[in-house]
Amino acid sequence: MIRVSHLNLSFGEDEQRNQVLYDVNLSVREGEIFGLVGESGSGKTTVLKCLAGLFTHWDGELAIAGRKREHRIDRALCRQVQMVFQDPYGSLHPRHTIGDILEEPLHIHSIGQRSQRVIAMLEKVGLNRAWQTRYPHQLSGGQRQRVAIARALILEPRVLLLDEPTSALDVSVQAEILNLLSDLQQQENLTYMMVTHDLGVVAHLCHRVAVMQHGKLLETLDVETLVGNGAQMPYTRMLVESSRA
Ligand SMILES: Nc1ncnc2c1ncn2[C@@H]1O[C@H](COP(=O)(O)OP(=O)(O)OP(=O)(O)O)[C@@H](O)[C@H]1O
Repeated sequence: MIRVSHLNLSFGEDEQRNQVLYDVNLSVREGEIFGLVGESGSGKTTVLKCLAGLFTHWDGELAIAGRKREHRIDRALCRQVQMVFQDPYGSLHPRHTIGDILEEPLHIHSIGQRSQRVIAMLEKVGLNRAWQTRYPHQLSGGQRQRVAIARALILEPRVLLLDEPTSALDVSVQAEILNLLSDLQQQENLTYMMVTHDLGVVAHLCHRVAVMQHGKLLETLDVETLVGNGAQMPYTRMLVESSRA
């Protein structure tokens, strides 16, 4: 469903040039939940942003649902792949109602029956039609993240790119959002690629995980192998040990 081949990316030019991805290769099957872990700055979010079309100056090959991603905005591909960000406060427009926020992608893609679709989507994420008239600041962090997930799903994508979707939330709310993501994935047979720092989240939700360090992908392994101390790379074993400390 997702194929990343020989992905390289740099920022800046000449002496300012900073290469942040080095020949990243991975593939994610349809219906799989795939985690990306590794230290801060290792390039995890950058991989998601390349797939989401938020960075377009990469080299290599990216394909989603058998379709190559080009170096430009591709509206049809936007419908297939959507991103959910870490901070639901920052990602929702503060002066738009929840109803407007959810209708906007439908407008942009000229999709009809907007009101019914918005209500159905609110219900799918555990809210209801009454939330349409509220503003983001009137919602809790968990409710805002439910709206962000609803906005990502309203175009009925097949792939969700999740960038630390629970790390800005209270611990008690994190499990609710993880359970919601898990239920939605199963109901819709979605494919997820999820960046996280939290190996507990990986163990709870992911099927496979890739470990990144300094812009390189060190290894890809099943979650059972990861939690069962079966990692090949010392860095991965160190990550697992430090998460248990
Ligand atoms: N727009 C940008 N311009 C310049 N450098 C950037 C930009 N975005 C990311 N970088 C750099 O790319 C590198 C990788 O960043 P990235 O956000 O992908 O890391 P990460 O592994 O997701 O880290 P974290 O876990 O802290 O979110 C970092 O060195 C960062 O400074």
